Amino acid sequence: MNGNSKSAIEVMYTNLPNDKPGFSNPLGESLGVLAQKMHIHQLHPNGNNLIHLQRKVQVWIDSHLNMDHLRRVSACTVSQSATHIEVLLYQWVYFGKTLGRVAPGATRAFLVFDELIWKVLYHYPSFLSRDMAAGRAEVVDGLCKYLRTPKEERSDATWLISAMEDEMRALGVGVEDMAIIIFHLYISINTNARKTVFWPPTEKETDKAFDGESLVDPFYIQDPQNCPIVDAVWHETLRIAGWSASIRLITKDTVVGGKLMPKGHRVMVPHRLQHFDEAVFGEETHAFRSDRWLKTDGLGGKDLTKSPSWHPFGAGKTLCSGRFLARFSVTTFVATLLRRFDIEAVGNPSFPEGDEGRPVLGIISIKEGQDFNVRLTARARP
Ligand code: HEM
Repeated sequence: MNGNSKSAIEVMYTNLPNDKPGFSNPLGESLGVLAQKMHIHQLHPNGNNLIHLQRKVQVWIDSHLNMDHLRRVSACTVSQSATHIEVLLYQWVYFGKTLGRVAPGATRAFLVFDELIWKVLYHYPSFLSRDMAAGRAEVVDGLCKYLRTPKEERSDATWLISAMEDEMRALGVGVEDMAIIIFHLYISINTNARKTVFWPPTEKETDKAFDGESLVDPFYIQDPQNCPIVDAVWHETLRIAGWSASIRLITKDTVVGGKLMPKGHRVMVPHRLQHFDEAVFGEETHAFRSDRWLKTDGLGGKDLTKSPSWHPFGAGKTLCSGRFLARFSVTTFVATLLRRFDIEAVGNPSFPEGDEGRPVLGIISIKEGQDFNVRLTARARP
């Protein structure tokens, strides 16, 4: 699945001098190890990089989630009339405008790949995974075109993409290998947040973040004091739809609960199972009940987000560095959508069930064939 050349893997995992130019490297680590720190540098609220990215997300959503734009993007439109539109939505933020220009089919190709990613996890043989491989190849090819475009033409890319590229070029990593490495980063960015965008209306609570149609203060929505229902619905969505797991290498023979876990094997920690523990999360853990997260009327005032059983973004050293951006993007998107449109299901579909049997790397998909169209009608405001 990785697809990188042996030489690229070697160069990515060879320790580098601690005085190398570019991203600081006090411990003299390899670029493969530094990449994790670069993600955190881009995505943690402590620095300035996250806020730049959040602003880009906000501007992207503002300029794309409106009737005029949706009408123009005919490729996403299922049907439209003078008053309504039926659409599919998607976005480019990390790579600036260039990727969409040089590889216009890559978004759809990624969605095909992403729904079939379980074939990778099950090590499906290549003759049974041509559909998945074709989607992957198209995105990697698009990333090659992107990386071959002169850098000055893509100065709107985010810090992380630009810095990773500089570091890899400095080590002599070739374009195809860079594209594959960035593709794996692309999976982390795009697979989960897009599937987290289904949750019930909370429009009243987010009112104060808007001036008319415009979301003027997206950070208002991030604060649970201002928007406790948004906060509760976000957590309940992650609980119900999250299939997070952490994988660890066993470095010495270890006995847990009488079972020997031999050195050299890998162990998977399926956090999802903990999220359905009624002793922690209360009754009916298979039902969507966001009130369990409301500290005032939830489980005896307990803050469930502090529970040791709560790991929607994994844990420890590999804890998801995109968790702040994920919440920001999803809540900004949904709040803007609900502010601007009335949304109606087309026909009388049942609410889709989560496809719990299909392995994913975060948020589960809905069962095949249960997707349905929604009709968006611009809201009339006094
Ligand atoms: C609702 C959305 C998301 C969910 C549920 C999610 C979940 C996860 C999970 C379960 C892991 C593995 C943790 C482990 O191994 O212990 C992970 C890793 C990661 N995620 Fe996310 N993620 C989401 C969104 C994002 C976004 C938007 C980004 C980037 C902008 C991102 C970047 C990453 C990265 C870079 C890693 C690897 C962390 C490391 O090993 O250092 N994620 N994510």
